[in-house]
Amino acid sequence: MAMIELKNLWKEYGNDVVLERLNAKVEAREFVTVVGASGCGKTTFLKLMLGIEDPTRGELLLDGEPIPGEPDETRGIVFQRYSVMPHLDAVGNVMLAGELEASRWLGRVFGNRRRKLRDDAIAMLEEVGLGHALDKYPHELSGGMQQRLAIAQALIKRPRILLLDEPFGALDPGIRKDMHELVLRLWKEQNLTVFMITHDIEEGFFLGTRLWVLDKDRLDPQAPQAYGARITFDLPVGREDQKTYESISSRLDTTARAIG
Ligand SMILES: Nc1ncnc2c1ncn2[C@@H]1O[C@H](COP(=O)(O)OP(=O)(O)OP(=O)(O)O)[C@@H](O)[C@H]1O
Repeated sequence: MAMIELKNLWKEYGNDVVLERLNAKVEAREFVTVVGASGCGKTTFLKLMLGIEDPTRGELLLDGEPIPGEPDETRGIVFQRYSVMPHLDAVGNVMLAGELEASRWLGRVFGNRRRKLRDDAIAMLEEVGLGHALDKYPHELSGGMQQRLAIAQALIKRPRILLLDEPFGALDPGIRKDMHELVLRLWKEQNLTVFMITHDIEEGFFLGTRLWVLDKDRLDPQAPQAYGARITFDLPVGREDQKTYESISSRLDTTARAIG
C-alpha cells in the first residue's frame, strides 16, 4: 500500500474549483516538488495534506486511512515566511510545540520535562546548523537562518512528512543552495517524505525525486475558476530533457496570464 494516496481528490470554494480529480500514489521517502502557476492551488493542496482543509470530494489517504483532519506530529510544515514566533528566541521557538502539548493551558512545563524539551530543541537546532544562535530572536537572524529555525520547528516532533511551501522563495541564490543541501540531508537522515512547492521550475526539476505540475488542462479565460487544476505532469526528475522543461515552463506562463 502506498503511504499517501490521492483518489479523485477535489477542493472547491463555493463555485471556484481549485483542485479537480487528483489521482496519485506517493511512497514513503519520495521527494515530490510541486510547481504551477500562481493561484492554481498548490498551497491548497498542502493545506489538505496538513489537515487544515478538507477535500470537497474524493479521498486523501495516509496509510490507507483518511489523513487526520487536524495537524499532528505526522506532518511538519514550513512556509515562505513568518512561521516563527518573534517574541521567542531560537530555543523557545523550537520548544514551543512540546510545551503546548505538555501543558495545554499554561503553555509552559517545568523541571525534568522542560530540561528534556530544551535538550531536544538544542540538538535539533544543531542539526539545522543553528547551534551558534540558540538565544537569538528571529529579528536577529538572517532570512536563511530564520528558515533553518522554521525547519527545526517543523521537524522537532519527528514527523514522517515534511511540507514545504516555497520555503526558499525569498532567499538569495547562494543561500538557497545551502538550504537545498540542508533539506536533502534531513530528507535522507530522517527518512522523510517531502512535498515542496516552488515557483522555480528549475528547482522543481532538479531538487527532488519526482515533479508534479499542477495546471488547469481545461482553461476558460472568461471564467478561470470554472475548472480546477490537475496533476498534468508527474515525472521522475533528473531524467527529463530541456524540451519538456521549456514546454512546461511556457504552458505555466499561459495559465498564469489567464488566471491573472
Ligand atoms: N479559504 C479560501 N476561500 C476561498 N478561496 C480560497 C481560499 N483559499 C484559497 N482560495 C483560492 O484558491 C485558489 C488557489 O489558491 P492557492 O493559495 O492554493 O494557490 P497557489 O497555487 O498556492 O498560489 P501562489 O503560488 O500564488 O501561492 C485561489 O484562487 C485562492 O483565491
